[in-house]
Amino acid sequence: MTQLTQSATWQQLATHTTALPHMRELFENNDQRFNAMHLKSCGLLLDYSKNRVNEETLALLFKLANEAQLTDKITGMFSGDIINNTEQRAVLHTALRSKASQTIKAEGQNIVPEVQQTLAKMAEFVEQVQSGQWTGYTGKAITDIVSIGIGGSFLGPKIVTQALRPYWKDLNCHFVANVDATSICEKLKGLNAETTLFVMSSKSFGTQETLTNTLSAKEWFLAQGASQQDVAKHFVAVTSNVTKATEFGMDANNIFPMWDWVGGRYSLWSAIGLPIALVIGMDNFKALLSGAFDMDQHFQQAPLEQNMPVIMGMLSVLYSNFHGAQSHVILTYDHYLRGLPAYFQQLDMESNGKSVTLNGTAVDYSTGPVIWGGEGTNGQHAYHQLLHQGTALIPADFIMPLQSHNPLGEHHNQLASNCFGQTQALMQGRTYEEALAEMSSSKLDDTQKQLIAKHKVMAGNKPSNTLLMDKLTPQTLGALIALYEHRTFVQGVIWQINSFDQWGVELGKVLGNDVLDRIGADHDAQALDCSSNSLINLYRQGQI
Ligand SMILES: O=P(O)(O)OC[C@H]1O[C@H](O)[C@H](O)[C@@H](O)[C@@H]1O
Repeated sequence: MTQLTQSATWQQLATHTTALPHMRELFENNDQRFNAMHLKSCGLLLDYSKNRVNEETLALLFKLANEAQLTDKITGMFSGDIINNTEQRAVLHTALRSKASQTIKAEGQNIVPEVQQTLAKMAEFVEQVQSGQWTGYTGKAITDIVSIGIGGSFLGPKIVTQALRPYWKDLNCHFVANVDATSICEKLKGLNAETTLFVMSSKSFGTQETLTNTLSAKEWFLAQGASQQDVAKHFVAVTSNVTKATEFGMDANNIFPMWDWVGGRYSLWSAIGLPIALVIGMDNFKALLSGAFDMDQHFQQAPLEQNMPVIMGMLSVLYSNFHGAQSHVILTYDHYLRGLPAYFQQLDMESNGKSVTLNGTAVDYSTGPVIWGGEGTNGQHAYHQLLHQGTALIPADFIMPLQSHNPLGEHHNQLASNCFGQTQALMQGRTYEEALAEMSSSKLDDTQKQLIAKHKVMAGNKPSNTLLMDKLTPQTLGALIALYEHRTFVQGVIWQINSFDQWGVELGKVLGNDVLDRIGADHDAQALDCSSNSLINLYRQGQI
């Protein structure tokens, strides 16, 4: 056993959680439960009262957090300690939303000035493109942005841009990530090369998908009648590898920097967010940063007991390690936020999908659960069935703005009532007696009623958090995303893992390149396992 699972607090939690009454009872016995178990900060309200906790559970969870020296770990991250120990890197995405007056050091250097310079460079560029001053090779203003990147250099900008649709100015934005040619071919259909600007985002400038898509975009661009000299007007890059970007044909002035101390999945706040800024404007982009900054302050300053990311992180630990939960669902009751579950999936699963602790010891407890989800109310007509009556325990986060950007008739009232109704149903469930009583006026005979009642029973006691905001704005979205970033960090601290490397992803890339060589070789594959050899050779034949 590891020290963690041997600890008295861990053992106490294991015993305590089995003895807790049903949530229905917890609510019946305490009409102040909501008051005691909600908090407001940074424009967000978290109601965590519908969780399998009482005061003692929470006290034990905070004790566990203290024993993990969470407060010191938070300070360490914000101060630039080398907490990504396998890559020997600081983790300073929080510096990207810091104030100009702050001093934050990575490897002894204050990095705030370069962050501010990059923001200024982005502001200038955004202004030029949005105003029409930046023109394409035939002198026309830009109308469409095509962002090319993958992973962290794709999903954040895409989801944020999608979420902030009401704040779009005059430019259209498209995203290409997959190396499947269908993605780029479909995107380029209907675009005009004279008015299209490609933003190539790759921290390394070495990711296969992004390089291939950018080369195809360049070929398409040249095939439309443009020349090599025109490339600089239509292709800009965000990268930490300036040499490779200039070799590609980009003007050094149009390369926006990235740094080693920003992890891909935490990078939307950097120049990787350029497509966001181009679409919503720099003021709105800065409001996004400001919302995240507020959450950073809250995370650093609020006591653990009133700290939103800490509470959410510790609740996730509770379900993963003491209730056997293998997954966690994110349910956004807002169409603009429909992409958020995928973004939080990348954030959390690439961060906490780990099996050894920082010092290499195998863990003997669950780490990152599977994160998934979708938008409400759609899911209610599909997978919510399993949430309510399946055998797996799946804690849920419901996220909803109180005011809609599209107030129309009864729509928002209905949306809200569904959201709240679901959390209620998950919590209270339905007993056999209640199910039977509901059928009192039915014409069915007693045997049939009893059978159906058994099928209608819902155990309830299913945990959920509800996160509300007044309205979805750049500011509240920034706070919301930073909340989940820090929640991920909190879990990683308890589990003593490195949430900031991704060696599993790296191996896939290496093997992918090896297979590519074998596909292009002048002989059939023989050296691999028989399944891989056969698949490669079938592909070489082009038919099954
Ligand atoms: O920005 P790039 O260097 O092109 O990397 C793109 C992505 O590559 C990998 O898949 C990493 O696991 C991601 O974290 C990263 O965001």
